[in-house]
Amino acid sequence: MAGATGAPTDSRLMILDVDIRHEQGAFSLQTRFRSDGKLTALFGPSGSGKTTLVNAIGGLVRPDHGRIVVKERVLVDTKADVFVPKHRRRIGYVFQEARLFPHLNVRQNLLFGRFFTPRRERRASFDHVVGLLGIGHLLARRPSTLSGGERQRVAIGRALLADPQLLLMDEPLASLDEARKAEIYPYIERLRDEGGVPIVLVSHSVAEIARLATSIVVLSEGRVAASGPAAEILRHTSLFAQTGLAEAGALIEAKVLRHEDAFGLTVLQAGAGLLTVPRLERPAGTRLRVRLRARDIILSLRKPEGLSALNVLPGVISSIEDAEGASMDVQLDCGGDRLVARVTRKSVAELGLTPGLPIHAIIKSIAFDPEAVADTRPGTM
Ligand SMILES: Nc1ncnc2c1ncn2[C@@H]1O[C@H](COP(=O)(O)OP(=O)(O)OP(=O)(O)O)[C@@H](O)[C@H]1O
Repeated sequence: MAGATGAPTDSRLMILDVDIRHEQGAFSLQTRFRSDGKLTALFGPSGSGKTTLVNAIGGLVRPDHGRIVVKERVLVDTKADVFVPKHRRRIGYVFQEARLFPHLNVRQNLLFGRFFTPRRERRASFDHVVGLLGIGHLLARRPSTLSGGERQRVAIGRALLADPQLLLMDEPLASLDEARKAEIYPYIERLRDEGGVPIVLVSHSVAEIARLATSIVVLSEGRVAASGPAAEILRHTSLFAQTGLAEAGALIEAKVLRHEDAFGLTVLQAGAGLLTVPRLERPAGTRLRVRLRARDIILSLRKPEGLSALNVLPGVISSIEDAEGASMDVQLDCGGDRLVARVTRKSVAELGLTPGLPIHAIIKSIAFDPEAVADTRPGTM
């Protein structure tokens, strides 16, 4: 289990170091975590304190006690009486609603973003940001003529052009339907991989954080329930018991090996072995982030035969954890890929499952839905 402090895995620059206490009416926020991730997701049920935490990082909430350090710059230190006001923090905000100026066109809205940044500190190139977000064809339009997804892309562009040290996104996709969300995910992925600005994303959706996050902080009733690399956190399904349990599971990296056109299939190479999925329109060699949900994995003591499932991976049980109710999480090591299967307590007993036991993981190919697969680059998991 990842520790509450989410210790960094290498000497990369620490993006966020938060250790605060704050009372807000009857609610008490007491959070301590560190993250070196390019995209840190703050996840938790409604009322768990995500927005309060984001507001404390952004300077909209002044914590009663503690420290907030962003990229080694101390923004809050109550003991030393440090509180950098929000306009000096160099932090960009993107909210659920785009909040663009209705009387300005897209270009003017974007340029407004850099208005408050001193000229010598302006590094983000207008053309680069416009290209990254795919909004070049919208520059002359007014916000009222844009779709919700386009508006959010402009809002992200405006925030980026202010040259922030950190971009805070508080449920930026919550007001969009699934189709609009799917349209905007690739832009957030590009931003994460090529934008050069670390992102903190508040989200309710496990599918969303599984696709986008490199680090995850799980909040529960104002406390950090767990924090660490996304692939590590998502494997502990009970952390997602209240919301999105069905979506929790393993994240692994795979490469497109070949297409089997006659069957409409694509074969991926993962550390664990070959995975066959419905045809993906990506060229051979493309690296993908693949999500294997814990509920979609069945365990077998012997190599199964005469089975319609295409994906059977050999592995070894690394640990078994209690999960909700009658379930247990069986953590697996399949050729270096860490998988997790959610099985009943009864199956664990009847099959004699125990750490060290060789096992076969049968993956229902349905687990590879298009939303579960996203292009990735080395080092983004
Ligand atoms: N100004 C305030 N005064 C008193 N209590 C507040 C105030 N603002 C928020 N709260 C309470 O603090 C708690 C945390 O709220 P917060 O908005 O941070 O949660 P959240 O995780 O972002 O929730 P959601 O997902 O619903 O947006 C809630 O119980 C909320 O009612």
